[in-house]
Amino acid sequence: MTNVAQPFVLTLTCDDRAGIVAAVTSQLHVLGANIVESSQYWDRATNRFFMRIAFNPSGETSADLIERGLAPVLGQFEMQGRLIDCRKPQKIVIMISRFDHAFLHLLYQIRVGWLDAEVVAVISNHDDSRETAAWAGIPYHFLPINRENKKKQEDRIFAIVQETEADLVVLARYMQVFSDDIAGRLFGKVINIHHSFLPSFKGARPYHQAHEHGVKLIGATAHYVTADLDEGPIIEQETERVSHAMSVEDFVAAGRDIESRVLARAVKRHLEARVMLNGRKTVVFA
Ligand SMILES: Nc1nc2c(c(=O)[nH]1)N[C@@H](CN(C=O)c1ccc(C(=O)N[C@@H](CCC(=O)O)C(=O)O)cc1)CN2
Repeated sequence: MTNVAQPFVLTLTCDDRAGIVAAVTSQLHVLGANIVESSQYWDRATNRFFMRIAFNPSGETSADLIERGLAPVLGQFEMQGRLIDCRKPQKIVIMISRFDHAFLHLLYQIRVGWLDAEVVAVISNHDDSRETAAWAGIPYHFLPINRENKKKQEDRIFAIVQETEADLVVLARYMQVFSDDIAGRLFGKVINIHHSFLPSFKGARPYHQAHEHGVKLIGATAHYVTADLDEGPIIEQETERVSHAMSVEDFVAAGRDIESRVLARAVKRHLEARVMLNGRKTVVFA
């Protein structure tokens, strides 16, 4: 299924000044583009300007022609720009450990057409989901990790991402910490679902941590992966009320649905180029 609603998306960021929107939209008009959605945000604290424009090209205008036509405007405002051709599904690699609820939810959302993506590989440090991947017709890479082989296995992960030309890596409850090296090499291309309402309860066993603290809300957070565990720029979050009468197992059960929804929304927004990095934060044009 292709995303015909918004064939091309242009994202821009630069220091704010007058005339940016006029210059960009005028040049797109000159290039024959018909704008279907436009969002912008000025971060007062940093004076950074962010813009997302979705448009239909005229006739057989190529991405190269658009990029060449926009280059003078991007140079004039010293913009960092990115042009995404959304006419074909983007490729994702999904990484999992034992819990597969978020993984299965992604497959379902792709099957029903809500998520416009192609899963080009599943990578896991456990063999539990091999049959699920085979049923879905997706190549499965079983890469168990330990202290001794971590570098070799992470090089294999990186190679799979490169060989499949994946646009995004999704950690769907993948429970191994990425080394600083691969986290840096893939920065901005890896989304993780953490099973807590960050910044509370980073690290392992967040539901146990939350239960120990007697919280009245649990949650899930989708964020970009960085070297600092569960500290990456937040993309999407959701919470749900819990009570004193609930066990940790009740927290885990309630959390499964939240984690699945939050991760799927974050992946969708990333693939539609609605998420822009803003320092340690993000701008999300919902
Ligand atoms: N460099 C990063 N790597 C990973 C991140 C991240 O933000 N930065 N997110 C995690 C996912 N995660 C929580 O969401 C998480 C995964 C693993 C652990 C952890 O302590 N793992 C232990 C081993 C656990 C096991 O194998 O049973 C460990 O690796 O020592 C905490 C949080 C994914 N990676």
